[in-house]
Amino acid sequence: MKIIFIINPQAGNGAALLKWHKFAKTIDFSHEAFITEFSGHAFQLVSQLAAQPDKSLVIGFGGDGTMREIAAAAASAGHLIIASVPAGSGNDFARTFSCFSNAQEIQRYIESPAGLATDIGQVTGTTEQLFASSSGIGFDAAVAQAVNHSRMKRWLNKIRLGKLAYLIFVIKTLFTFQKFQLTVEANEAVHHFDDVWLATVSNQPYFGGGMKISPCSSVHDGLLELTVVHGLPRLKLLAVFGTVFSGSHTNFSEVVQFSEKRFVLAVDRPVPRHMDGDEAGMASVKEELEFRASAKQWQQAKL
Ligand SMILES: Nc1ncnc2c1ncn2[C@@H]1O[C@H](COP(=O)(O)OP(=O)(O)OP(=O)(O)O)[C@@H](O)[C@H]1O
Repeated sequence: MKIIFIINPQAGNGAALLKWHKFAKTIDFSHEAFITEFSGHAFQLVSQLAAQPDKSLVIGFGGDGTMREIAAAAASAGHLIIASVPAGSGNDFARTFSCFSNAQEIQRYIESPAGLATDIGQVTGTTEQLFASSSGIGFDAAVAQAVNHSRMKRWLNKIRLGKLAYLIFVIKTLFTFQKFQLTVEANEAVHHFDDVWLATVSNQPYFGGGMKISPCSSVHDGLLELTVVHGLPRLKLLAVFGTVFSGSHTNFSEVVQFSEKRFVLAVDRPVPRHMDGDEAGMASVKEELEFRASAKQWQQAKL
């Protein structure tokens, strides 16, 4: 079995590359390593591996965006087994999917490797995209967009305070975000929501760096869960956020959850979108978004 590392040097606000250099010194088995040069490069590299017949263990060295690219490219490629060494900022992928924390664990795994078929989410609008953990629209995507476009993040990254940028933009966006109207089609019923803060479709429980937004999600049931947060005054949203880390936000009547094979979402104004926490443009009034568990499963390392 080939062992391939794919390292995103930008992950973890740039800390991933340093972590990789230290990690690489501890590896005592034959392997190949690729450092990504641009967004989308990990997807390209794994697509090339998928087209070759060799059985490979592909270990992503990065965060949720890196792992989305790797899992998406490995979907339907049964000869590729995927795992991660968490090196991003939020690392929600590693909270549910297989990950290694040191080279010895990898060494032990490759003595008797096995894969575990795992669901991947699919969202179809004007294009079709796959997500590993979650994808959605609204407040959280607006924060991701604001942070990525700010000069402040680059400046705070330089002094290793990148996470502070998120906190600053959560507070700023709390006062500037325009809530929207949402129509959800699920299991042949149509639901309308006003004053919506966010709608997130989850394949696994975690998003946003450890928030247990969808406590009942499983990556082995062929289902996705939709969480809609609506009708909350601005400051009460902060109170709800405080409970998301434990998963008890679901007790609020303003938090509604569905579990289905398929959802179709429509909005009344352009709303920011995210895919596994990375900004993904805008949901538009003209375009319905269809979410479903893809028929293409991927293999994660069975630990
Ligand atoms: N060389 C590169 N230059 C710029 N961007 C890159 C490069 N390589 C990968 N990327 C992009 O960087 C984005 C962010 O990476 P990733 O999500 O893994 O890290 P993170 O944001 O620190 O972690 P998390 O999502 O867990 O908070 C990914 O979407 C990926 O496409």
